[in-house]
Amino acid sequence: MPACEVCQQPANQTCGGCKSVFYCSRNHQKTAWREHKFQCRPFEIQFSNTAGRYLVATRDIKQGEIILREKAAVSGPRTACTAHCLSCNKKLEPMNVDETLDYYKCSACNWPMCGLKCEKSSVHKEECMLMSSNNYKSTITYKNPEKAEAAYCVIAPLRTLLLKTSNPEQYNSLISLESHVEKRINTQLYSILKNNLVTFIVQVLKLPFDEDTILKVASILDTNSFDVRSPDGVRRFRAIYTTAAMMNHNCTPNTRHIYLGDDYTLALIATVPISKGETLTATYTQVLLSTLDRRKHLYTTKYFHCDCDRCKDETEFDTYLGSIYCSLCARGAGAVEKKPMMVSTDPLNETAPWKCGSCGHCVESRQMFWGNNALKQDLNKMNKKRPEDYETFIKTYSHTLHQKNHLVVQAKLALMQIYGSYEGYSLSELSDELLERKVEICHELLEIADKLEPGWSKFRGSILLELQGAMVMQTKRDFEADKITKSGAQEQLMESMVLLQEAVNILKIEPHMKEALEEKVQELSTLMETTSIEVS
Ligand SMILES: C[S@@+](CC[C@H](N)C(=O)[O-])C[C@H]1O[C@@H](n2cnc3c(N)ncnc32)[C@H](O)[C@@H]1O
Repeated sequence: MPACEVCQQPANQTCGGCKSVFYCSRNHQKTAWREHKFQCRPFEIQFSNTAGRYLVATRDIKQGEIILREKAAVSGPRTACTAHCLSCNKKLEPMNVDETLDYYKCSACNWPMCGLKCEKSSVHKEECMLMSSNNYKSTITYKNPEKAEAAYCVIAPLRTLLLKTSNPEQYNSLISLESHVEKRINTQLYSILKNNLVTFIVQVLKLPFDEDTILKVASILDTNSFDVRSPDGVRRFRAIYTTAAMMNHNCTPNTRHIYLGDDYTLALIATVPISKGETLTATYTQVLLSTLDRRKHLYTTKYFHCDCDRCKDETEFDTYLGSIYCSLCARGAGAVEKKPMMVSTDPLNETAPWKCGSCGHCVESRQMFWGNNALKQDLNKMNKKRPEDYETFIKTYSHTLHQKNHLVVQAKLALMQIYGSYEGYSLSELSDELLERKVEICHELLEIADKLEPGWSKFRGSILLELQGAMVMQTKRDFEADKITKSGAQEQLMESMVLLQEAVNILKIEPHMKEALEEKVQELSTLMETTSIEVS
């Protein structure tokens, strides 16, 4: 029998929060809670030789449950970002200074900032004093709003190094994180960092750190930082959350995270029910990339070869996201959806040839890379406000790219966002055909989300929201045109309500979404009650 945490006597009660500690009585559980509440989490850290430390559930975790809330241990601007405030992380706008456009600058160290309040903030105080006492002044000036400034790469490492004195415990937990410095050191970026970051810390600021430690800290930031953004996209920075950073990657993750409050506390949410003993996973890359692209991205940024179930499956869970039609079989007649696909002969080997499942025709993997890259460039160049360009892309390549190919999915994602939201394409302005197209696209994307980001992922929640909005508009039009009866309309609205309720469950925790979602539910409930079918 396990021992009680308090008195070491035999214990038969467990803590319900983590299921990891035991007590002999309710009284002893209460006594221990004052301390235990800081460690009570439904997971523990385990270790494997191949993947390092990772988080494992110590009890069953419910879908939607918040698994962890954590404040950032360190934060700072992203390497080579556009001008952002060093205090509140806001993207900066220039102002008129002596008849030229420039940013507001900190009066002591000359870094671009929002204004006096940010200049005097505690997060900037120590670095500012250090720079100004060493006569260092930032030389960043406004050139154009999208100019990336390499100088920003020094701030987050500097803040991490300063923790060694101001918060040794925090510094120690940061410095023990995975870095992959031995691999990063030979890259072009790190040869630049060797020159400017190390020179800045050692020679300019005269801090007592050696080159190895400085580059290790930079590597730790590159391996473990979260890309934090405010919901409106105006604030963006990187931050390390030391516990969340222990989460390993999976291309079909079972968690998602959001940032809460002014201090961007990270909240980790279970997107699917997670059983005791299962690994908690996040995605370090984009779920809608194909296996070739995801694995390449993961290796070049995080230095590991992903071998998750999705990566191992040449069909990517039957989505065939990375596949194309076989060019030989495509020549024959037949329904487009039935055409044979090319799949990788060994998905965990990026150089393995791709083969047609029907005729055995093979192509080199580098041809797949080239083809993908050329079409990706086409997609990236497209005007986000011109849906017809995306429709043309889908049609032009419909003999090569099937309906769920990742490039087609990217185009459809753009279309889902344009139809119903963009100027000239609001739901009420859409023609019946475009409204139908939006519903069709939402259904197709939902099918992919169900397989690749199932459960309460933000992706699924957003599609459900878009879909129900379009369906309500369709019902309204059909009813007004006498195409459906009142009870038919009510039935359809009920269907929309089910979708909306699920979207609400998934998205209500997202900052700034709760009220808008409640309004939508209220609107639809009223509509169902009256069935006068009036939608704004
Ligand atoms: C943010 S850290 C995660 C915690 C890390 N395992 C540790 O021990 O500190 C990212 C690193 O973990 C490892 N890692 C994460 N997911 C992995 C996976 N699915 N397979 C192998 N290694 C993985 C890689 O070394 C990666 O660079």
